[in-house]
Amino acid sequence: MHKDCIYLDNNATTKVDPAIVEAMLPYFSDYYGNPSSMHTFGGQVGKAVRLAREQVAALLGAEESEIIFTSGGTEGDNAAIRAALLAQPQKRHIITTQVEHPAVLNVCQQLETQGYSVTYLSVNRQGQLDLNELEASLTGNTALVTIMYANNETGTVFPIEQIGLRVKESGALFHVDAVQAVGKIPMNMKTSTIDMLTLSGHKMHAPKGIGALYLRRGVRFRPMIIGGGQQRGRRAGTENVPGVVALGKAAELELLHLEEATAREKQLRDRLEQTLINTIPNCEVNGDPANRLPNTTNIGFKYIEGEAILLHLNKHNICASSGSACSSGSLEPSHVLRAMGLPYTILHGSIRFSLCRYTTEAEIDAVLAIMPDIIERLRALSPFKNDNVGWLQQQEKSVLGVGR
Ligand SMILES: Cc1ncc(COP(=O)(O)O)c(C=O)c1O
Ligand code: FES
Repeated sequence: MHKDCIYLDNNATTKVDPAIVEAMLPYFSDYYGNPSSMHTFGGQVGKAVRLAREQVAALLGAEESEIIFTSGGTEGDNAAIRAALLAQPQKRHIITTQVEHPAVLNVCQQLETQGYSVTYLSVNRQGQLDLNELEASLTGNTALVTIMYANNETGTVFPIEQIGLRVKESGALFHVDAVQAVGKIPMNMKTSTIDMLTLSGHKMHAPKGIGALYLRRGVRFRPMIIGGGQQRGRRAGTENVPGVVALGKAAELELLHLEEATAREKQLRDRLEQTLINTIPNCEVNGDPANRLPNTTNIGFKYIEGEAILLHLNKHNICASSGSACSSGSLEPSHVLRAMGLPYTILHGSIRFSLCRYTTEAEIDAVLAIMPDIIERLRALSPFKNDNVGWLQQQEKSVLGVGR
């Protein structure tokens, strides 16, 4: 175990900010009361929960009453989708995209076995949606449109408000998985078309296992977790108070740092990306260059395996990833890159670097110093280098048409 690595895997999870650790610690030891208790001892804990709710609401430009604390992004996505369907039992159609996180995709796939029909919108080579396809898919039977704000693998940002306008015209509910976008893109629910929005603490320097669901006032909601009357009956269970306090503090810090941190991350990310592209032949950036998270770069290095690059980086104490954390190790090419219709060698040779406000110039320099050599060495061993039998061409052909 080494803790002093160059950590460029912030879309998988982030380091908990020391100020956040400090804010949450007293709620393990001194202030352990139940926030719902009548007595003053519990009451002061209830106050801390209310403050956190205000802090999260402020980050989203929402009302305090519109925030529900959850156990994280996965619960938020599940709860939003189930609630939207339960609230409109007569509607049986859902629209999502082919590039969602499994917390949305796998729920939709299960719903298909329960009699719902699901449209999985395609993306183009840049990972962008076709709004005409969305419009053509919306019907009076559409209960819910659930689309991510920003993609965790490529950083591609979808035109959420343009999508939302079309969704609103159709009368469907609009849920947005904004787990990767909150804290990186300014949010204002007051002027937004979003009905429900998921965020997760551990992508914004709070601990794992805490998150929030924004629920627009007036939107009908049926809770997924039922029990005591906590959180106005919308999410039962005694709140994870230290986590809630941490999420509140994280929201405060994200709001405070958003502008300056994202500008800095973007500048570092661009330097990393541009230098790699300029010094290493046969590589390209995956995703929409014009609409992308400021901290993410996903680069395909042709003719080698992404996992091999990651192993070499790992030897140098550099953390990056290929695709998403939950499916890494499977060696299956990413469903996101496949949906983009990328050629075989890009599918297999892509890795993601994701930065955060702690990333330094020196860390980027260290990656830049090591990468050309890693790629050159792996390519020298690559069976694709002398591809006399045309095997690669065959693969390229077979992959075309699998994803769009
Ligand atoms: C886009 C997206 N949605 C949902 C999740 C799930 O969040 P959590 O890990 O908090 O359950 C993640 C995190 O991997 C994500 O990147
Ligand atoms: S759960 Fe987040 S990457 Fe899979």
